[in-house]
Amino acid sequence: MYKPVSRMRRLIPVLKQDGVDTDLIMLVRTILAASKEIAFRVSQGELAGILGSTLNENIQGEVQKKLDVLANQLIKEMLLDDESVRAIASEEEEHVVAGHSTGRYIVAFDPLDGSSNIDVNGQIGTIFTVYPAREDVAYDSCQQFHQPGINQLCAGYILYGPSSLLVLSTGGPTRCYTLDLTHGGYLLTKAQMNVPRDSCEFAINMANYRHWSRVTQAYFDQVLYASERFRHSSVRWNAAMVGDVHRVLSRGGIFLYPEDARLGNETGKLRLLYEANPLSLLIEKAGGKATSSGRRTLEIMPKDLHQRVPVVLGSVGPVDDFNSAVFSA
Ligand SMILES: O=P(O)(O)OC[C@H]1O[C@](O)(COP(=O)(O)O)[C@@H](O)[C@@H]1O
Ligand SMILES: [Mg+2]
Ligand SMILES: [Mg+2]
Repeated sequence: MYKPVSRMRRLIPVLKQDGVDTDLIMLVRTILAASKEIAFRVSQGELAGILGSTLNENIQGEVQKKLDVLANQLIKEMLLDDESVRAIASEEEEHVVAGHSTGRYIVAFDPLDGSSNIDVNGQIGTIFTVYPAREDVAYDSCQQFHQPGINQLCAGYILYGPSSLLVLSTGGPTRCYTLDLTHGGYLLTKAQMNVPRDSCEFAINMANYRHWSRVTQAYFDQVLYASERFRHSSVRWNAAMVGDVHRVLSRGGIFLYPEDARLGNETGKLRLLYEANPLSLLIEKAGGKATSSGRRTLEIMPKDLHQRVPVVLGSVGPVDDFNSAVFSA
């Protein structure tokens, strides 16, 4: 049944009711203000001149898309105007960006996740996370970010799809909001996302099979040819972690990006700070499981701003299954 948008709950009152600190609410608002501008430009596509690549490479050695650069600039500049922000880390910035020395929070983000989908009108998103600033290290030092994921005060993503969605946890349940284009705000559309305990859908880039370790290959040989759980399975791969994780949050399944033998991927492809950790928090707060090399991702102590880790997350059943097959082999 259609419910008028004027009757739906807006984000800020929900955060207030959840007891979220006012400064943190304002910070989330800042990130979301940037996201609305990105969402608008994404919806305009070619008309907004956002398609295509720049001539630059980021610190990861990846060619930056125009939208990577634009989204990074928008979010960074808006965050730097916020006095509660002490330091920023971004996929598109080699070093920590200094904010306000007395700010209470540090923010890490992937301005545009799924960049290879931009030019094909596929799923893309923005991932962000907020930690408390550390008092024991310099305000603009990368050590600000040497904190395990369990310290996150808030984590979320915006998925720029047919509708733009915000999925957010401020330490409580993982909630989903939809961007209302009539009034321009995020409205609560799912008060609590729940990852089913079991599912036979899996998301992995199977083209990397030849680069995986023997145990990972053996696990997938069994998934494809012998497993009862996966007898009627489907494989799904969006090439955007936000899109894949959103599907897992919505209807269960397992998402995997293991380490492989390719240069640069020896410890995984996905970045701990601004990809694995925020999405792991959202998965856990929705009753799922998020692991890296068989251990809880949120307990890893980061050593580097752009550290890469293997990622296995989703429904508890298949995540446990993978880890016991691969790590007790
Ligand atoms: O092209 P591949 O190797 O399948 O990798 C896809 C993965 O790379 C990523 O796109 C990396 O994100 P960026 O677009 O932010 O670099 C993930 O979102 C996704 O899961
Ligand atoms: Mg990414
Ligand atoms: Mg990115």
